[in-house]
Amino acid sequence: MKIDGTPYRTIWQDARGIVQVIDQRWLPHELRIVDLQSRADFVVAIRDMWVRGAPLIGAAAAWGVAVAMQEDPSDAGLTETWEVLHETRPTAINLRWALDEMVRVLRAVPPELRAAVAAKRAAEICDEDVEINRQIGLHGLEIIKAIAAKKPGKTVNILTHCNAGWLATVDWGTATSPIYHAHEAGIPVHVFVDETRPRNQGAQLTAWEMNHHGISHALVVDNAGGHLMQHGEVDMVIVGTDRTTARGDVCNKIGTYLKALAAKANGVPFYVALPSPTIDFRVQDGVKEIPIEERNQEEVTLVQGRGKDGTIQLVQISPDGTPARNPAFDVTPCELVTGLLTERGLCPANEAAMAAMFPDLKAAMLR
Ligand SMILES: CSC[C@@H](O)[C@@H](O)C(=O)COP(=O)(O)O
Repeated sequence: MKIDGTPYRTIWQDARGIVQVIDQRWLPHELRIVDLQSRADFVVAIRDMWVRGAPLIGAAAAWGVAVAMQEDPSDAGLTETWEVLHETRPTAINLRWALDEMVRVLRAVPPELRAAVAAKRAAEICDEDVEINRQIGLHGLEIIKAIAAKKPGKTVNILTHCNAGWLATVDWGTATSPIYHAHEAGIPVHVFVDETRPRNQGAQLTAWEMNHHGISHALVVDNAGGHLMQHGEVDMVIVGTDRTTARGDVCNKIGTYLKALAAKANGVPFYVALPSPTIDFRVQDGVKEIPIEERNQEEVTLVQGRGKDGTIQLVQISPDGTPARNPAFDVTPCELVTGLLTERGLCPANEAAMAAMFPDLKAAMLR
């Protein structure tokens, strides 16, 4: 997408061949671009959320393997790289998907060719992600068009949680792709952006994206969604996912489940934008089986923002000594999901429909 007229992706190889990313820790206040030049750089960037969002975590991991192959292309180096990168974040399955894919491709070539082959495959994974998200957007556009047709001349109001925008992917975003497509098709859309405590990905990233793309939006506190839905102010919810199980349970940023409950109670359709690398056919019951990342307490007790003097600051919002819990994701059971927006089309959130839409992926994953 564009930033002030210039097209960007979230991760790319520059003219020197060095991988660069937008360091998202400083948005919306500063756009910082950094080089990632070693495997250790990638570990830090993923673990400490310089880059985040399930598809981008996968893309970054793929590039991390490529850079690691310049350091040590041996079989042992490849295995160790898989392990070291896999430990960075436990919930988003795209990480494992990308690492498995890189290992599959690289095992088939001799060590001296691995760096070049890995760079090529990492670049392809990025391009594939862009195309997947574009397709999700086109399928989602049809749903937005159908809602718009029922309220001629009126705005379609969409609520989203966290950042499942282009910053969470290589480009387009998953949940935002239908929104960008609708905006470009001239359909009036308005986006309620959940702030998404504790790290405020909505307030800091989704709002920044909407601002830069000129899309009508309003930032709302995480607790506002139910109220807005009760008052008929939300036509649909679209969120992303970090892992979706074989039966369609959706694991996404903490707070997603509450939005799904509110949507169900108020008859608001709840869609999940699902790129196929985010499906984990090995898992059925998301609540019982998906590991939920528990992050640092300080993400809850400290809030980052820009002070009046223009500097980026962390301020403490709780008493000294108050402990915090910080589960970063929750699981929305498939019964609460109206539909899964995939690159192959709209898929009901149940096991038979997912198996029918992705038989090849299911077979490959369970092999
Ligand atoms: C297209 S991204 C889908 C999800 O990855 C997104 O909604 C989300 O939960 C991101 O969490 P984060 O902790 O910021 O990596």
